[in-house]
Amino acid sequence: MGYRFRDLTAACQDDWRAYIEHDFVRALGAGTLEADAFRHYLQQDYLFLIHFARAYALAAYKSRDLDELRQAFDGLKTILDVELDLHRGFCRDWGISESDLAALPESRATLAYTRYVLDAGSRGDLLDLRIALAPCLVGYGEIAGWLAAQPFTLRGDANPYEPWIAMYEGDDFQAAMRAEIAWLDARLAEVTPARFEQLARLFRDATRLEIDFWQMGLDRAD
Ligand SMILES: Cc1ncc(C[n+]2csc(CCO)c2C)c(N)n1
Repeated sequence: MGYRFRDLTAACQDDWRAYIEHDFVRALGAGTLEADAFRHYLQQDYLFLIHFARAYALAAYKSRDLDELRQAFDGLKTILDVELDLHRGFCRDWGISESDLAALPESRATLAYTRYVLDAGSRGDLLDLRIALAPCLVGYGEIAGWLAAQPFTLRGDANPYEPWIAMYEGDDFQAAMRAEIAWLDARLAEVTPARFEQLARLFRDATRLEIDFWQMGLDRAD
């Protein structure tokens, strides 16, 4: 007992590192990611974000007090106003039109990940849902920090993916990530070993689905 968030990453260390240090991430940092791979990722991420916005709406429904309700609302609002804004900027720069986005077929990796998280949340309680959402929120924050510390990462205008790194490295995003870890730490402190095992499985599955999402981008998989 007395678990913390870091026990979740420790419980799936290999998968967690494979997600954070994925080849897609490395190429993004080095500025060498092929435009087609990024375009495919970007298009699927648009569909992903719509379903993740629904997952935050589900988190609102599963909330038991005003703080939790507000946190869910903030997550939903961040997706709609911040994440999708970054997205729109990239879509403009990479030549993806609104009508391209409207006509997109959903890839298997997008389907699997988003519906997995929604199912975890429908079946379980708010802790299940927020654990299933954690690889997304905490992972992208950790990826930005990891990239910033790598010698191969190219910073500034020379890297077309600089805005991507800068957004997740930024104070607002890092603060949201820390707040989520603090909430998870407080909740995990109270769970039994059997419950922790359940939650660790959810966390590991969502981490594996994040790995598949990167790989889908590299492979342009449908
Ligand atoms: C596959 C995939 N995983 C994570 C994110 C990042 N992200 C999406 S929603 C959200 C929480 C609210 O900001 C975060 C961090 C992404 N864009 N695409």
